Amino acid sequence: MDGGGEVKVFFSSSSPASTHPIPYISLLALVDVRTAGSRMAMDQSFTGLLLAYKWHVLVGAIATYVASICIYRRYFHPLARIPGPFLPAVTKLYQTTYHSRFYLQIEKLHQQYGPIVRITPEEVHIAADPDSYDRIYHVGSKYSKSPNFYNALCAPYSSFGALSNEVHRLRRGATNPMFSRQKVLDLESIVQEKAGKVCRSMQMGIDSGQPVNLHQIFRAVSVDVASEYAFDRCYNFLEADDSGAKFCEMARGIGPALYMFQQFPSFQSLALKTPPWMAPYLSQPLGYVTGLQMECVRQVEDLQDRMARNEVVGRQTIFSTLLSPEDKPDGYVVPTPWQIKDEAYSMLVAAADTTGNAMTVAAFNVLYNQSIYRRLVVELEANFPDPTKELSFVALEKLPYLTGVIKEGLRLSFGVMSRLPRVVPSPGATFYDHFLPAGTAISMSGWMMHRDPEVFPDPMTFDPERWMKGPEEFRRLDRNMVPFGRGSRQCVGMPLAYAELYITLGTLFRRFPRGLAVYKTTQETMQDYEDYFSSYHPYSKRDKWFRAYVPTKS
Ligand code: HEM
Repeated sequence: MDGGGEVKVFFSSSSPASTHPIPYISLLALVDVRTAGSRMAMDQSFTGLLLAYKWHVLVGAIATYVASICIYRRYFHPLARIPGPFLPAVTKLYQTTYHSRFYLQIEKLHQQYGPIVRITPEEVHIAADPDSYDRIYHVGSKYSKSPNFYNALCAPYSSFGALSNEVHRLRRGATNPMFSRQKVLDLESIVQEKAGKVCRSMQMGIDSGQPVNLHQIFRAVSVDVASEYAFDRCYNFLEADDSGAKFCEMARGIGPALYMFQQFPSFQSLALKTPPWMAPYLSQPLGYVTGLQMECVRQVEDLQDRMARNEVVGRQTIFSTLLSPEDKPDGYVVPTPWQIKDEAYSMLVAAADTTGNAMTVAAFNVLYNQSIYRRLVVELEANFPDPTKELSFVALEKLPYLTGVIKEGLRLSFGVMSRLPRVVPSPGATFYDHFLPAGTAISMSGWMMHRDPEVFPDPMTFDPERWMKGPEEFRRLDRNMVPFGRGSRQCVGMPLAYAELYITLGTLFRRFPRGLAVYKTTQETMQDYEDYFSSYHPYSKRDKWFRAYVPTKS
């Protein structure tokens, strides 16, 4: 054979392929027989050939390597028999290309392939099914958080970021008492004060004839409540000119990095090595968050000094709780200020978007559908005749229609948009007749649980009355409700979030019982989400985010 540049692939039976087939096959794919007048000549000129055709060699090697990996993952991998298309079985890039809309694609895959689907080479997703949800996410569950997914969220020293259940138990044991229902009731005045401020902002908007950006104000409530409640240092976004928009931009701004970090973890190590002083030069949101983090570290260091000197440190905060070794589970090690900052920030970011979104979705739908508004006000006026008085959380919780409004707000804001991947523990588990070996990532999502049409007919309709058909029906619907997750890793802030939702929405609609309307926002905008773990409305629709106003009568 002479000339032609034909490339042949040789598979050697005496190769070490049995131990590591793929790279070996790739190397053997490099032999160009064009110049091989004889086997001996070929051997002699092999080095020369490598040099002369180094690009062909490289490209050929890479192509063969990639092809071999794809074949392995699709046909020989332990998850090879899980239903799903070719691409997600062979590469995580499939997920990356859908970016913040992957949750929609996962749903389409379920429609096509059934209740269990392979969504990345290492991960399977289960559709809406409360029994499966309980198997994975229960108290004492052995399913741990998936490292590939949660490491990318950059909060390794927080309860949220703890991968192992044992580490999580120690961290959560330390924070739990701060967030108990009793503690929330003791500190209810914090939430009451912020609800009063929301009403003042609404009144100022009405007086000036300007629509009020309730979307932003609800996020400001969440951050102000969480920061004052947990750190005894209110961030005061409700009084800031931008209502804390800069902070929320930061949280949203780092969202896209999530997918990048999941795909390429080494970028993340690089980003995390950025010295704090350099952050503002690299990006404004990064500089902003680093500034707040450094302030948080200083606050903890200061508290640490005062505790060491036995000085009075004010009321209990998340910082004083974590710094004190008393009343902690066995094995608890007091974290450093730098580690505590992770707990503080995961808490603020977890609180802001989730609670803010639930209030936004609830209030938008109340005002968008004026019959819901009227019905809610009838209930509030009957139970709280004096609108100037505070509406207590315990009394508000008993109102069935308001409860329906809040449940629907939580259902259609989805809690966190994202799936919550866990690692299957040893010795593996079977779901829908498919065995998943230990180490497989398995996930489910609120997006699908909350929209299961068999449980919530016409699922995208905001219908508070579906929650008012008796206790049995309420429990049936509630089994599909997972806005706070479930089990040991369930949201620690749930009692606080409920207090915010009841008090803020109850007070707002009691003080403004008539006349408010939605300004410009459409259902389509409200139902369009981007998944950056929490859910965000797309920037492109920013001018239509939820604002409320009082239309003037012409
Ligand atoms: C409507 C409001 C809220 C919703 C829907 C919500 C949702 C969630 C969900 C789904 C998780 C579990 C995440 C996972 O499994 O990876 C979670 C965890 C967490 N949330 Fe919330 N959250 C809300 C409000 C809050 C508030 C107000 C705080 C604190 C002030 C908070 C702090 C946390 C923390 C610290 C975790 C991690 C818990 C752990 O792993 O031990 N959240 N939240």
